[in-house]
Amino acid sequence: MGRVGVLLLNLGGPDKLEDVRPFLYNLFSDPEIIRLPFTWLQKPLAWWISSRRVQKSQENYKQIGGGSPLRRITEAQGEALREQLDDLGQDAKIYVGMRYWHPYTEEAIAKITQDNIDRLVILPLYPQFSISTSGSSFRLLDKIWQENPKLQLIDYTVIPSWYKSTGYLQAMAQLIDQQIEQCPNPDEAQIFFSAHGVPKSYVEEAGDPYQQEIEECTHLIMQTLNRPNSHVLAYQSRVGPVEWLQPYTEEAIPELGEKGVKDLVVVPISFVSEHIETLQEIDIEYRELAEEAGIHNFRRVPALNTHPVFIKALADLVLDALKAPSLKFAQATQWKKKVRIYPPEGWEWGMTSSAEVWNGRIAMLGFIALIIELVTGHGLLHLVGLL
Ligand SMILES: C=CC1=C(C)c2cc3[nH]c(cc4nc(cc5[nH]c(cc1n2)c(C)c5CCC(=O)O)C(CCC(=O)O)=C4C)c(C)c3C=C
Ligand SMILES: [Fe+2]
Ligand SMILES: [Fe+2]
Repeated sequence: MGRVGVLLLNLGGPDKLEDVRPFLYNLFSDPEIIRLPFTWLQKPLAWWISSRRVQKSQENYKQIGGGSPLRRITEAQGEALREQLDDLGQDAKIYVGMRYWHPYTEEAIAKITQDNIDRLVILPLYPQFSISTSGSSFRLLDKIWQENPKLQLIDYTVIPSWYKSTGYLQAMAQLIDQQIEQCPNPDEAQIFFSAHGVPKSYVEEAGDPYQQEIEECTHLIMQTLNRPNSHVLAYQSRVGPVEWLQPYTEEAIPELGEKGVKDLVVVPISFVSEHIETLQEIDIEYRELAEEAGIHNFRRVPALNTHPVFIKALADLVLDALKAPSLKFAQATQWKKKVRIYPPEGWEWGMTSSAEVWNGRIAMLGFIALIIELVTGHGLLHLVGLL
């Protein structure tokens, strides 16, 4: 089989407070995070939004010790996976490639070429697929591959999403069960799945399968858990003015309080490591909201991190991928999307959906330009000149 490598993909997070602004700039420079009609607008807008957001974001990172734990946890997951594969008789080198912070995807690829890897399994640490997460990393990798003939010699395969993995479902069920058992009346505890949100247009216009995969995932976890508790699903961490997937977590929690719920078990569902949105948003902000609404027993299910059942599940995914026919980047993304091409490629005249999308974008652009001018005292063109 030759030398085997596993590339773990993740989002990345600022290691310290000074990193927050450039991290946010990288994030908002990604066209899979903010979709714009004109590519030239991407970087000035990323600069503007990251400058506006940096203070609030830094305040949040201060509350969790001044930086994201994501690098440390992802590296620990990588080491645990290497040991597990070794126990199962598979020698493999593990690489971590983050999308918006160190170690960047490009750094991981440089190591992979140095190590002369022959077979590579690309495993995103997101159980469900979204255009904004795994999709964005696949698109970047596709570009890196096309630019480097040496990479084209590597026999690689992609795992687009894996929320159906039995070991993953079992590990989630175990962690949820432990929290439920600590409630005064375990069967009365309300289970609350909180997924990271995405703009509604991702699902409805761009064909992102994310919402459907999240919903299916919660059903599978409930089946595996096999308890009578009732459960709800809501979406957290909305950013910006557009509509995101609903219901919003910050609205759903007080509603449950009004209905008399006293014991709430919150399950973060879209991410397998502790990060700012579990440690700050859920543990601090949402806990406060719950208490104000009379929910005094607020429990948060810990992230999987290096849970042994979860690490075994990752190892099984890798072994299965090595046996199966390989899946390429373009196949992985096309196959996932519900076929619609976005942005609409050709211009169609008349009151078509394409025209509506473009009219909306042009109106948004005018609006953004106006705001930029009001806030900075300079026009957009001046801002472009700044970069
Ligand atoms: C599956 C998980 C995630 C999805 C889907 C996702 C989409 C998404 N995110 C933003 C904007 C921000 N995300 C930020 C941090 C962040 N996002 C995820 C995961 C998903 N994002 C994680 C794990 C993290 C935290 C990393 C860490 O440091 O621990 C941030 C920065 C933090 C902040 O300022 O609040 C922003 C901004 C958008 C716009 C989006 C979909 C389009
Ligand atoms: Fe995010
Ligand atoms: Fe957030």
